[in-house]
Amino acid sequence: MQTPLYRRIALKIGSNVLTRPDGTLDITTMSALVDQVALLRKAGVEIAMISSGAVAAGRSELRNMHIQLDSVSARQLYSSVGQAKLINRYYELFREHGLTCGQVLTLKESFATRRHYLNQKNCMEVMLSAGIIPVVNENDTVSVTDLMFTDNDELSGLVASMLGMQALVILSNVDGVFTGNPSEPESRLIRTVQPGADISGCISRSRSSMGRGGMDTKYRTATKIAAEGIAVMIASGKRPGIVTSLLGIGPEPSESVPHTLFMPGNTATSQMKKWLAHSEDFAKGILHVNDGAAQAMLDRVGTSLLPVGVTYVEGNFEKDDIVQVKDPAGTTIAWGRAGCDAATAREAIGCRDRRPLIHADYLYTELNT
Ligand SMILES: Nc1ncnc2c1ncn2[C@@H]1O[C@H](COP(=O)(O)OP(=O)(O)O)[C@@H](O)[C@H]1O
Ligand SMILES: N[C@@H](CCC(=O)OP(=O)(O)O)C(=O)O
Repeated sequence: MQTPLYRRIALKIGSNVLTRPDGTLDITTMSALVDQVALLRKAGVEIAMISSGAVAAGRSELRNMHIQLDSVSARQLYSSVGQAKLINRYYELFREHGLTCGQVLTLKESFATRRHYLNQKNCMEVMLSAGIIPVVNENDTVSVTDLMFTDNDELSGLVASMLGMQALVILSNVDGVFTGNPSEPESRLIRTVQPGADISGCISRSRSSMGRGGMDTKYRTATKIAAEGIAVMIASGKRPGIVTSLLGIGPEPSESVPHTLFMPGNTATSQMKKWLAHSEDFAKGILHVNDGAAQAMLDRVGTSLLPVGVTYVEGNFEKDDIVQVKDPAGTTIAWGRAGCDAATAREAIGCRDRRPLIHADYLYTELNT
């Protein structure tokens, strides 16, 4: 057997991959993907799956039920039924290969504090080391506030980063990122994206009938995760043998299957910085800084934010909460874990010889990517 290109991967499967045009669950594709995951497992690859499809599966299951629901209630109802259907099917399909999968339903809040984050990481690490395949999804039944994941592309990036994966494979209904809307004949597939390259101009707001975030969230996730040193591939989940081929043990050589590869940057990011990289949304306060402090943080990795450079403290945060750092123009230039609570920070504004408000080890800026 060939040697897989990666030993530890996250695999995200979009709703469109798992549904047929009429909205019903595409068991043939599901089964083909499980077959490939089983082959990879047998080749020694550790895999965590992030699978969408609960809402779509529930909607088709309940299509004959005629009750009026608002969009939030409908999502809750459909996902409650659809997730059960989805995980049952995965369970049975993996069983045919002598493999076991387990369900992990999560919320964005479960990534908010370091304690919750480590708790979740531990859960999935335990599953992986026991040979169980985690099948992760957002807990759509209760995730209804503005603290929802943008979509499962964002969640897949968090999982890949949290588990220190070597690669993240995002399966959609398109072959990757195109130079324009893929339905336009002149659009071409972009094969490779170098670290730091900006191809955002290629991405339109269009998305498929079942998808939530479109290519935009895949692109944002891919660039951020690749910058952390993880290879990201976007490809079509409907192509036979796609996952095994991408990993170098399939019917086609990896480089000849259509996909977009986001080359990994070679930054060695610490586990703490990986968590911080994805925690901006959880900020409980803002530290406004002067030009000198802003410049120092943007010029050099390893700079702590000292009270002397802070001009104003917003919010009511506790020690260890996430806080944003804004320059005099109001632009967020960094964020990190506060070294003290808001009252202590206010009292220290402008002072010299005081402890950092954010220590360098807990401060995240673009320089870390
Ligand atoms: N430049 C682009 N390249 C590829 N797809 C694009 C591009 N711009 C927009 N898209 C849209 O993104 C869709 C895929 O995202 P999405 O609908 O969220 O699917 P999924 O369910 O797989 O997450 C494609 O079907 C396509 O309509
Ligand atoms: N948690 C939702 C998935 C929402 C979502 O992100 O969908 P997609 O854009 O198809 O990956 C579900 O299982 O239906």
